[in-house]
Amino acid sequence: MRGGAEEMRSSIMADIEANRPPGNGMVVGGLSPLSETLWRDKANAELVGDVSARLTWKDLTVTVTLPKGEMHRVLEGLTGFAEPGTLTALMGPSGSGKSTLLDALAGRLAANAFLSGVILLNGRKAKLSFGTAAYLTQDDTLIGTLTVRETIWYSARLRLPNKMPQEEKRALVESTIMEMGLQDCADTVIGNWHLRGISGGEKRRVSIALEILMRPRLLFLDEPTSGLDSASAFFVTQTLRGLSRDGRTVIASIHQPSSEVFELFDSLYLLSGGKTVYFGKSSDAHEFFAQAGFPCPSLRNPSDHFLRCINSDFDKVKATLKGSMKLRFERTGDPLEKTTTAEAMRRLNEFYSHSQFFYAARQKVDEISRIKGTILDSGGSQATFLMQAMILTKRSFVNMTRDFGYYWLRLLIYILVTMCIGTIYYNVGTGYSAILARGACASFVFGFVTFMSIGGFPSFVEDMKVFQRERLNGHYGVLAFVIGNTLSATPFLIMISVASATICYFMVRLHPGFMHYLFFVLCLYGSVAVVESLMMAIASVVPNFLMGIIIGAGIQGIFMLVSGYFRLPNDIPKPFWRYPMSYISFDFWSLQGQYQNDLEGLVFENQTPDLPKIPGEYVLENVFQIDVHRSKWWDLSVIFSMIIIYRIIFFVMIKVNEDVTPWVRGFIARRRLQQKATLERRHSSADLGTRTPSLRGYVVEAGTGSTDN
Ligand SMILES: Nc1ncnc2c1ncn2[C@@H]1O[C@H](COP(=O)(O)OP(=O)(O)OP(=O)(O)O)[C@@H](O)[C@H]1O
Repeated sequence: MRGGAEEMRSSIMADIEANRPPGNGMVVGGLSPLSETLWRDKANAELVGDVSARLTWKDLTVTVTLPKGEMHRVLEGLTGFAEPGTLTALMGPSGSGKSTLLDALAGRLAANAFLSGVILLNGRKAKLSFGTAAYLTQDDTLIGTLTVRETIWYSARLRLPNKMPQEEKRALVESTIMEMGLQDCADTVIGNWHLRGISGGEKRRVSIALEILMRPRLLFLDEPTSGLDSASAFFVTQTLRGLSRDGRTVIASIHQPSSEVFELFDSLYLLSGGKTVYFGKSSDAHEFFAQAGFPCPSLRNPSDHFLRCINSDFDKVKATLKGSMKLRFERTGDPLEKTTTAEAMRRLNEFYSHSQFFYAARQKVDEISRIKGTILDSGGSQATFLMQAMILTKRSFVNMTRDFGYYWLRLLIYILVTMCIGTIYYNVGTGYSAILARGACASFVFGFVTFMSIGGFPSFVEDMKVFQRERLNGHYGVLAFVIGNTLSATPFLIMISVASATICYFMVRLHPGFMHYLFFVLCLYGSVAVVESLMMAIASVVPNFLMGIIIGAGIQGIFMLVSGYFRLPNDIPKPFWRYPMSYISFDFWSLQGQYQNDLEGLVFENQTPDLPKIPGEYVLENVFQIDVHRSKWWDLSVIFSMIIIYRIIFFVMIKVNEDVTPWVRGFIARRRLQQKATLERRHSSADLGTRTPSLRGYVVEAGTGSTDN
């Protein structure tokens, strides 16, 4: 084993010695002695058998499909690597592709994005989402009602092994709080729309704390310092550098770092318009720009200068200011005065692609890629499934208790509305007119009152955002989340249903008897829980709260229409509206059950003595067209099974998104590229009478899906 490693190392060294820049050998820009040993100083590191993460990407291209079907190339032929013990900074103007590069490396590209090229972790293709790598996104999706300490504590319990003593877990949480400088706000709530909480910068630090808690081997951070003041940004970057010095691989995209922050980076990946402008040691960037003809003027922050050179928006700004005469040009000796940024970018791109930096990076990528290191296990949760489900239930329950908008506001509105129902249908009685009044009352309760459950959707969408972040980072599984959400919501749904049903039942004086009351409560609970589950299923497909509410309202409107009140069951047009629509409408089952529950056994009579008494069974069969041979408990069991079905749909939809969608994307990407290649071949044969193998050898992947052992 050891001999193999030695052999491999000597072969790598030999390769490095033998390798000369490919192509015509033209290399622009002589490098300093320091740069000549560029990257090579790490070639002696022992690469086999350890658990560190060596990430390489070669000829990485990301193409997205736009709404009208056109393809847009977001990243073009990027090559680079990140090694353990280093902090790599991705820099570039807004829209240059930093987040896309991080997403591509972490296997999290959007559904409309296609990736080509090769990404290897320890020399293998590896699935990096779901915990193998930690990823800090640009948004801080946190639970607003928890304090900073609670947030980190729940996260620790969700992920640390059950066996680990509580004191050790506590110590880890406290040390992470200290590490991120959060001790002063540790007991302050994060904050949401109705709770003033910690500042934006502190939220950012909490998000970072959650990702570094488990000390991941590979850490991606999308703008960890955005929104922080210069001292906090320095503090955070220093912490990230500290983490990298423990043998971790840290890659972070950074906007406009101060000079102190810039000095903390080991490597710099400068992007502009999706292309590499520079990749090398951050300390060599200064020299690279000078050699390329864009030396950094004295007294200017180097990172500001680099970004100034590659931000084409400056051309537009200059043109606008010139037009409005707000800009007076004074000669300062800045090379950018003599040229446009677009031209500077073109020259820098050109210079880089022939520079020693470019060849050194490719050489190093080849070198690292050849070494098959350890397959990193999915570094997600080490807690058992039961522990995850329990902690999620607890955390979600605490959140629901503290978030006024989740259930308390709904409870108030439910009480208010059912009191209105109670007053309007007060002591409805058994006169002839009560027949339709009872029907209308039931229809309103099971139609509109259950519909109001849609109001919890925004809070649920917030939960979903937290779930998505934690899920992608491997904190827990989908099933644990579904169980946690279902169990924590149950007491609140019971409370809402019991309160509303009791007010309504006793004020309206529905069919007397405990079992009738119980059925009414259960039926209302079942219906409200179905709406919740339906909204959960919708959220798994449409995570935007406005669109989700509109879709949820539309579906429920259709369900109400075919419930058998607005059109009697036998009159509902066949086949579509009657079968299947009325059967999949939970309103249909709840209304049928409640009609039976309320009317069966009652006798309706009018004040005028010569008018006949009408039995409830007659009304059920002939007025409301209810099948009286079917038990009302059967209707109730259909409603309860719908709760389970919708939760299963939610589970399946998330699994489909995770497992099937990447496969479909890969398939579509291959098809599109094949079509493109065929077209290109046709064009070139038409133009030149020859064949162009331009897309041959393209490796197409959707994300970094497969694992190659
Ligand atoms: N899935 C996508 N669909 C369409 N366009 C996309 C997609 N992903 C990225 N883009 C486009 O690619 C470009 C690069 O986006 P990206 O978010 O990677 O830039 P960035 O450098 O991270 O920007 P910022 O610093 O502002 O976050 C943008 O123009 C963006 O609109």
